[in-house]
Amino acid sequence: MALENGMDERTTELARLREIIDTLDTKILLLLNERFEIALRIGRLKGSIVDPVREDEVLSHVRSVSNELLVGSKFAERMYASVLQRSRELQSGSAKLIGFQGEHGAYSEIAALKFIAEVLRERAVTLPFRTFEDIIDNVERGLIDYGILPVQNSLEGPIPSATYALLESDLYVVCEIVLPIRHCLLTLPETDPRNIRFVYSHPQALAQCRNFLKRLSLESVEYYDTAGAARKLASERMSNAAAIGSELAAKIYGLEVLKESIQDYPHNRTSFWILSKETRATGSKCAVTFLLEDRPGALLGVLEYFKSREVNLTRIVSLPSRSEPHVYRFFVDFETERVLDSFDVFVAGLKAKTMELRMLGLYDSLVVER
Ligand SMILES: C=C(O[C@@H]1C=C(C(=O)O)C=C[C@H]1O)C(=O)O
Repeated sequence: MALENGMDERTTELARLREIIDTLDTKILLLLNERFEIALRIGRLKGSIVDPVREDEVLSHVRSVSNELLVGSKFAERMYASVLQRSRELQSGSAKLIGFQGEHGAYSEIAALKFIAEVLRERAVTLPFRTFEDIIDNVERGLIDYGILPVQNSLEGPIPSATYALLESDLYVVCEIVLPIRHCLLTLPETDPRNIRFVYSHPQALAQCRNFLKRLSLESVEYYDTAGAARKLASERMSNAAAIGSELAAKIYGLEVLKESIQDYPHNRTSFWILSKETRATGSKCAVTFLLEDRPGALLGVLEYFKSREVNLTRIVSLPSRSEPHVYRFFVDFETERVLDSFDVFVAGLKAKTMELRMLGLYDSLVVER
């Protein structure tokens, strides 16, 4: 009997330690992934790819830090020879780089992956950035090829910070991705659902699942990012908590999808814009921004102009101009079908009816169904 108990204990301990190994492997691979992402960005900053002096520095650095560890300097050196080789391989590849805001598994990244698979159709890598401004700055400097920004959510409306960031840049909209946002309840694989008390996520995601959380008496905990919440749950092994995030986040951080599509409104969609330095010559939609004179009927004049040419508006948003008080800037998206043959003439006419008209870009829209 005692022996059997001992065996049980060993088996339990073995399983527990192996789970820790799995978690550590996930972390190691995520860190390696991050290192390769940085290498890709470095690749855009320098002339020739192989830099033997730098490689010696890297090797001597890893040798010195691993001296006293179980890793040992010889092992570290062997391992890093492969890492450096992979790093060079990636840098010499021709993959396009697409910046998104947030951590891996963010909805922006899912939209960017749809753009790659269905529009771009060439090798491309999604790279995480902290802010919209960081993304724009990197596209402007040619250090990445495209950026993706969320512009509008079907439940919450426009996302002004992204719109202003675009306005202050020299970039153009080249594609729109409309993505259904299906929030999932994510947990550690070993979590007993009865023990869940807290749910971590971005305030918007928590708000969009308010009724669901209330029904199950779960306590919301705000976190800066949905994918970040999933990563926190995984790295801190929180067995009394869950996160709200994407299926992709579950896959990346080794979490289980306990329940899919938990948002209170099933038709939750976000539109994202793909930004580039180069404008497109044509597209089924066009985005413009302008100011209007402060007089009665100024907006009506513009709307009548669209109506007279049978041009359908797909979005009209006004936001404070920021440079002057009480001045509003309009952001209008329209279908180009009716005016494509005489597009420049149409825009010139619009320019005459508005102030500071700026073309934000011609683009096609990809509406993702699943
Ligand atoms: C990343 C770089 O490019 C190559 C890869 C290196 C690395 O992965 O550390 C180091 C030197 C270069 O051969 C770099 O120049 O820093």
